[in-house]
Amino acid sequence: MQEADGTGAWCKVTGPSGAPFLGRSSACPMLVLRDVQKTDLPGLKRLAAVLNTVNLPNNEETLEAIIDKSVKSFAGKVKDPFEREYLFVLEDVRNNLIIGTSMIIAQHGTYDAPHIYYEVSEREHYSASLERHLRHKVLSIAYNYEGPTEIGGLVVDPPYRATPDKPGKQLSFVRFLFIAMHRRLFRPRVLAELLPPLLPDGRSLLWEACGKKFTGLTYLEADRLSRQNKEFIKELFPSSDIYASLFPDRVQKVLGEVGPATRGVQRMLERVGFRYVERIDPFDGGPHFEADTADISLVRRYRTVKLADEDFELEGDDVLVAAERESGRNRFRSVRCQARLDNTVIYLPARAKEILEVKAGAKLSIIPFE
Ligand SMILES: NC(=[NH2+])NCCC[C@H](N)C(=O)O
Repeated sequence: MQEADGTGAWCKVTGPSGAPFLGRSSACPMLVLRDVQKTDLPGLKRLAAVLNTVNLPNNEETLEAIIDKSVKSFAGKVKDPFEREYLFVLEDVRNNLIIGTSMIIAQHGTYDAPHIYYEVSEREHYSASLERHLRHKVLSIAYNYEGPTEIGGLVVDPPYRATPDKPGKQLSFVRFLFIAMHRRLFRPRVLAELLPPLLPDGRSLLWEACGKKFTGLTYLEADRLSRQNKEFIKELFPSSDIYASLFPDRVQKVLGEVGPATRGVQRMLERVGFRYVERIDPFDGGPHFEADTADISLVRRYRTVKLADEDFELEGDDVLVAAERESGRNRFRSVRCQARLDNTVIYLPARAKEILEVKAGAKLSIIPFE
């Protein structure tokens, strides 16, 4: 699962015709973040047909399986919390269009399906007789069987990208809000696998130089296959260290590099506390960013509050607010809006309360949206 598909979830689209004008978005919200439901299949198919990414493949059975797993996860019907996978959707409440998704995988890396990566290290060689001192980058394949929580699957419908509502940021932040609300269900580390620069036709320079030679597969085939099957990686990839110095310069350059469409994601993650951990994707060289869950700024700033009776329709604090339900098809709803906070009491615009479907006295969860 990689974050931002190079489809530019965060890239600036300067007013394409048909881009929805969302106006003073946070004062009068129109978007709801919620758990995916079975009835969202057509909406997700529409989005997948536009984007057809690996995160959201344009394939009915795969989408059904992703939805099913998520519905069971939100409902607590997957017994082991670390086997849960949550899919959030962002819906435009004016026309019920699903305009984006994001995911949390409670644990990436299990006994059945380890998390696989290249550890990047430096090795020095020195010859006294030649007075030659060389430093090499070395890639060592490594496996994690009790891996971190992973965030990924961020996609946004192109006409909505870079609009004032900041749908990409909402979809990204909602995961930290949910993790903060349910710390025991998640691991003490969070991982984001970022996409590296790829060739215009979608191939990977590292894959062409390395993975392809050991598997006989194309990058796309291997990438798709690896969602279900990790065995082939373990069996076919060289188990010994690889000196990156053997690769052409242009291949060495992409190791640990972030692709142009993913730089916005990288900056956002760094702002909330993520760092590059000297680990890269064994297929394409995309860097792994991680943070201690407890240290993520949004998790630290998470609070629970009680909803006040009076409406609040002024400029206040920009927040992401969530409400949860114990039963039913829809367990989680969240909205970005302007709010006034008074200790443990929150005042919300009438529209936000409608979208959240909550009444005065409700217990709500918040993180800042800044
Ligand atoms: N781009 C890829 N599909 N890389 C291979 C899989 C790597 C990933 N960390 C995993 O263990 O599942």
